[in-house]
Amino acid sequence: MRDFHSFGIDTCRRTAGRIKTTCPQCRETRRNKRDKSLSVNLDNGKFLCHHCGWKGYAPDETELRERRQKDEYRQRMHQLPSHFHRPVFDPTHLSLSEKTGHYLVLVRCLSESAIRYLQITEQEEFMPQSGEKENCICFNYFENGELVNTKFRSGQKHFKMVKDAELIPYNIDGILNTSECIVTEGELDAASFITIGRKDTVSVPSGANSNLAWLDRFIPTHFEDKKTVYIAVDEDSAGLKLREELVRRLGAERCRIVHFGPGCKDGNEHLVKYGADSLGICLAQAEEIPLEGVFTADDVSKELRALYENGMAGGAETGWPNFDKYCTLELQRLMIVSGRPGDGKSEWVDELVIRLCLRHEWKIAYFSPENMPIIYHHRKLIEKLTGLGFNPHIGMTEELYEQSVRFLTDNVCHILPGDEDYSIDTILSKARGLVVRRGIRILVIDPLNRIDQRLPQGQTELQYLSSLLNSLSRFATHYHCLVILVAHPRKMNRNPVTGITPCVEMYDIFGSSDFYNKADFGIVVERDDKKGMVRIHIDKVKFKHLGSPGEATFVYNVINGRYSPCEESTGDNPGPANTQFDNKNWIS
Ligand SMILES: Nc1ncnc2c1ncn2[C@@H]1O[C@H](COP(=O)(O)OP(=O)(O)OP(=O)(O)O)[C@@H](O)[C@H]1O
Repeated sequence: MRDFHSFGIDTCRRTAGRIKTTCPQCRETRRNKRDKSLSVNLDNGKFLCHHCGWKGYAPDETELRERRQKDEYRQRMHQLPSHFHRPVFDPTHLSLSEKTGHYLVLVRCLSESAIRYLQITEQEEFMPQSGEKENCICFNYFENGELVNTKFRSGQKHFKMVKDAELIPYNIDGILNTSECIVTEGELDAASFITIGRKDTVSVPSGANSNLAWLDRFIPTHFEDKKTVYIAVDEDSAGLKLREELVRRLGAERCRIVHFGPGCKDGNEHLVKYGADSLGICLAQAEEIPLEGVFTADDVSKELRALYENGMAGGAETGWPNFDKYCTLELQRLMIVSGRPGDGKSEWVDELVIRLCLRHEWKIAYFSPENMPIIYHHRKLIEKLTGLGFNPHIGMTEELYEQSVRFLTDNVCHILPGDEDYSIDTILSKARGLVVRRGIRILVIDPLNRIDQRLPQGQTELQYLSSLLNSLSRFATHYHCLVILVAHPRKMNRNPVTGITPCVEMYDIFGSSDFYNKADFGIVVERDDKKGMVRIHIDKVKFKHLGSPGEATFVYNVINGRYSPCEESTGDNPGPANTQFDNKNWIS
């Protein structure tokens, strides 16, 4: 329904088609107050008065909801998060000692104007590494001109930041509304580029750490408008990882890589060795990310050498020893999970992704209409995270509740497209947005049959499923994500003699053998209520460095939804044995 009412337009109780009605703008001034001079298209929302020329557009409910959400989002973005400690800026520390001034200007070759612009200060500060007070250069992190954090750096190269203060990019105000920006790996490198006149430079706050959670808040406000982003981080192995993640988050098509030449690992070293003009040349010669889809061994030479020297590493572990023994996980892969209805596919996938998130900081996006309303799903996830039932009681304190909500806010999002547009294109386009804005690493689609099946003309269902699986694999590869697809099996008939429904196999998945063929990991969840246990069949692990087929058994805890590893005893008492219960709180 479109909101014509807020424009004062009387739609004569019609909801579709075109109508003519009186114009609320000019009606009172007209001699014939009943003249229906306003044409209204109830379908597309447009209206026009043929008398006074008043025209406009009435949005529908979805648009209104989206606008409201966008406004709320913008407002939230403008408010600095309140749960962080905010230090107070003391301008009396701005006058630097002769020694520090000498170090910054003559040793590090920074211009005085850059030092002033960045409001670098100096003070004595207790440094935990030495256990005593040391004289420090203070790199102050401002946002909207307000001090948000400070990095203290002593002469002995001890570092610390303000306790409980927010991590934000250094000099973030410098890139507001600019068309380009430079991203460096340290404050001195940022100051080097500012020295050569590029105030549009930020530094990552925590060195070559590839967890870029601090970036999320700034993507829509400070990075989305950039045409070119120069990645000017260190050229060592940690810097390469950081570079890779920055490129993934900011988009390869607009990133250019700055190289500092032989013998220089970063921007400041280059400035010191070769001077400002030469650093400017490095920027001008920054290379584009190689043409997508065309590779030579030279394009991947560093990765190839690392593989040659170190061999294939296993993938990410889940912390379930009986599962990790067979299967470890990797980004850029597609996992398909099946099992009989109600056997616990969603429950098991939830725990799997929570474990990966806790251990490897892989943030999660769900498309899971079955888990609606979202708060029911949050409840289940909080039970798994805390190991406790979801209601206020002695263990589940208010503080733990708040911590859990914060964890979910930071690490889990749900994709629920407006207008119930559940097509694969829409879901993947939202997921793409979440890779950029929130750095998600896992996309869960649970279950497949809730995706709208839109068969283009002439396409068979088999071809449709094959192309859908291709889209998911492509998404996983391109956006460095683990994609997990939950798919139901065909109808499994009970054995009329034993009354038992047979266990599902990957080839039983409804619709196509491609589910088995195209999966990198094929998992079947089997709930055995008779024995009080759950079997996880690892039916396929495509790459041998990640594992091989096998089976892991678990006991399901109905209170907190956790899966505890166990062995299967087959003697007189068939059922779980040696169960490794774990009801600890995982968040702390
Ligand atoms: N091993 C188990 N023992 C007891 N209850 C379980 C077990 N596994 C799952 N459940 C419960 O069964 C219900 C269904 O679980 P879940 O939604 O994970 O199954 P599913 O296989 O994804 O189902 P569907 O095929 O309908 O999507 C949930 O309420 C869950 O808590």
